[in-house]
Amino acid sequence: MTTLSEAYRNVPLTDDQIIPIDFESIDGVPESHSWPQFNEHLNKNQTLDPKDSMIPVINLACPDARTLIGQACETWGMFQVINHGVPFELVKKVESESERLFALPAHEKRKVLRAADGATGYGSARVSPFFDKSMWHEGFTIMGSCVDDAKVLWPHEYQGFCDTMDAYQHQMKLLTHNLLLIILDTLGVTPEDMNWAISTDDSQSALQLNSYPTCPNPSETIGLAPHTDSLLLTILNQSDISGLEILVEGFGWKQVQAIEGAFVVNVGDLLHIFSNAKFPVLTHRVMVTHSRHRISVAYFHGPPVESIVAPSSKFQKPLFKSLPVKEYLSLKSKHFSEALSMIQA
Ligand SMILES: C=C1C[C@]23C[C@H]1CC[C@H]2[C@@]12CCC[C@@](C)(C(=O)O1)[C@H]2[C@@H]3C(=O)O
Ligand SMILES: O=C(O)CCC(=O)C(=O)O
Ligand SMILES: [Fe+2]
Repeated sequence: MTTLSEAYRNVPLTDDQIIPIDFESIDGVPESHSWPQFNEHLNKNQTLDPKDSMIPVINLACPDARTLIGQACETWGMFQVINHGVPFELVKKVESESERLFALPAHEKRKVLRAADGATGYGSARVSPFFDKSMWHEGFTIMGSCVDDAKVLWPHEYQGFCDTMDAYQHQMKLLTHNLLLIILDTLGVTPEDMNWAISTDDSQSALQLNSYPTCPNPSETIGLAPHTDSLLLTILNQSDISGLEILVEGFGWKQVQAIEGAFVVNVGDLLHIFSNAKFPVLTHRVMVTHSRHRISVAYFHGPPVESIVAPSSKFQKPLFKSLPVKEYLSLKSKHFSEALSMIQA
């Protein structure tokens, strides 16, 4: 069985695309991290907003949650959930363990650097090669168990980190399944399609810990450059510090308000394809701040990488060609935002 990390093996990166700068050791924003002035800044004029002023915040315990989730997927491709059943203490524990990791000195973190052709470990975001400038960001990617890396970082105190990440991945898997059941049910797909998206044995997932250190001049740089997520569904904990922005057509960049304890859920490329573009896939980015070190935790869920992705058979006129998931991921790692248009039917 091919795993998600093998699917990412085909496009090796160079050191400067993988190794984050040592944020502890610098005073200003170096040339490498100074982005040309963006022409599209955050749109502060909320009244010009063509759509409702906020990404919907949905109470999962409410009877109308199903309808609201269906509407949010069609309108935005994104919503926030509260009352989702994931224990708040676990969420806080994941945040504090992540802080513990990123607080390590740079030379320690580099001991678990992601390999040039690898998917897991410490490093810059995978989107780095597509931009001339570097991001104000460092990440740690986990696929399954993280015990090998954790043992290198903390030979004696790795257990707490691993137990927390394992428990969190388990909770994320349950929540993803619940949400996908609802989302696919609103689409009205076949049981086979359900199985493909939610298959319990060989579905693939990744946990991404993101760190955005405080920045001396935040308007000059960017935390995470504009991108769409590649897999089916992403569940993000952005803690209580805002920074995530979405690109709204005809409006500009719009902040996704941080709500402590809530998760931001968004459609990825594969769900966009499967829904035959009925669900949009949102381009998003992350901005950094002067005063607060921001940590976010994203869980990505995908189908088996050997399986085929295509618009659901319920659509008479498929807008996309069908292809193996791993081929789509490979196209994405080579052509980035062009990948979706390359598979148009
Ligand atoms: C399972 C995944 C999903 C990945 C790649 C791989 C592991 C890490 C994920 C992220 C996390 C950061 C943003 C992103 C865009 C990136 O650069 O790495 C994501 C990417 C994707 O959704 O494409
Ligand atoms: O940090 C955030 O709020 C978003 C992170 C993100 O977009 C990602 O990990 O794909
Ligand atoms: Fe993302």
